[in-house]
Amino acid sequence: MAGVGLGLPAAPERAPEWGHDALVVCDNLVRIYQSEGIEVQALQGLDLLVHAGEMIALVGASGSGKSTLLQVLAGVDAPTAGRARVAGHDLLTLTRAERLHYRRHIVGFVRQQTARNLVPYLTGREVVDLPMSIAGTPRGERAERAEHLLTTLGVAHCADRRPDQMSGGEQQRVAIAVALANAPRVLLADEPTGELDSETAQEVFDALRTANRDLGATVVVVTHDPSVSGQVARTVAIRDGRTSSEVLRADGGGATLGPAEEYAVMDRAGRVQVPREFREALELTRRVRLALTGDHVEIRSDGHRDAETP
Ligand SMILES: Nc1ncnc2c1ncn2[C@@H]1O[C@H](COP(=O)(O)OP(=O)(O)OP(=O)(O)O)[C@@H](O)[C@H]1O
Repeated sequence: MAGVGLGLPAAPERAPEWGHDALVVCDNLVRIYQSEGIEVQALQGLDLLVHAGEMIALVGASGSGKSTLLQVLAGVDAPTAGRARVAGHDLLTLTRAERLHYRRHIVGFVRQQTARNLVPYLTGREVVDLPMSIAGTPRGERAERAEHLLTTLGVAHCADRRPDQMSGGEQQRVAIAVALANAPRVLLADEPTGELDSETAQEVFDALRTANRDLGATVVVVTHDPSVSGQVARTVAIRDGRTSSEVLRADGGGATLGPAEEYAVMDRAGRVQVPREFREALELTRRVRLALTGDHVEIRSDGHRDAETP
């Protein structure tokens, strides 16, 4: 406004930053591991946006980079390059103290190994109390929240049991309560149903959904289990350290989801991976013709021009 009064030209409007309205932003994220002189590119320029309130599944072949991504988002592992921001926290520039705060308050984490999520000698109530106690939450508030979480996640009966007195599914639901103790914005779960039979896996998945719908956490769950990825509105596939495709299902409310529609992911430079079966069916190789036709883009074979050119 002052500029107008002084007769100065208005500053040009800047386009909002990519992902400015997302809770989780991964932009061209790279993580390179060096082991014994060999470089492994676990993440190779991964783009991903997750909005507040979403619950998404991450799927992909073994070694595609899913766990690496989750470790980065958990603030456990630092990316090599790119941008990673969660709830306004830039994960590349966190100081030690900020990282501690981030891991305590902004994200919660549930691992596959049920036993590793809990403490063998603590009861359900005590283990949910622990992160709140470390964070300095007053005793009365802690007791109330632990009770609320255990009840909402269907494991109130585990309040006085130690892990060896709980089933695998109960251990995982208590672990979800622990991860949510300090009311994080994001709940990350790495194969949380990997060690469980299908009925128990469903109970754990339902607890994750409760965390998302009733307890306000945005949920990112890595899974190999098609019955889990089939129950979320958005499944993101990772291939070779990048997001490659997404399956979206319209959320019909309640437990019902609409039919799945698969989408290819276009990166910020406009690159799209054409599935191998499409490439092979039309012999799409090095060069293709692109045409903008009304509301879609056509990709055609180059017609083997290389072979014809003298
Ligand atoms: N600490 C590490 N040091 C060296 N290489 C690593 C390290 N962690 C992961 N990698 C490598 O990075 C790549 C991605 O691994 P990551 O564990 O993220 O894959 P993933 O998709 O989670 O696989 P899985 O489904 O088997 O758990 C793999 O090639 C893996 O060997």
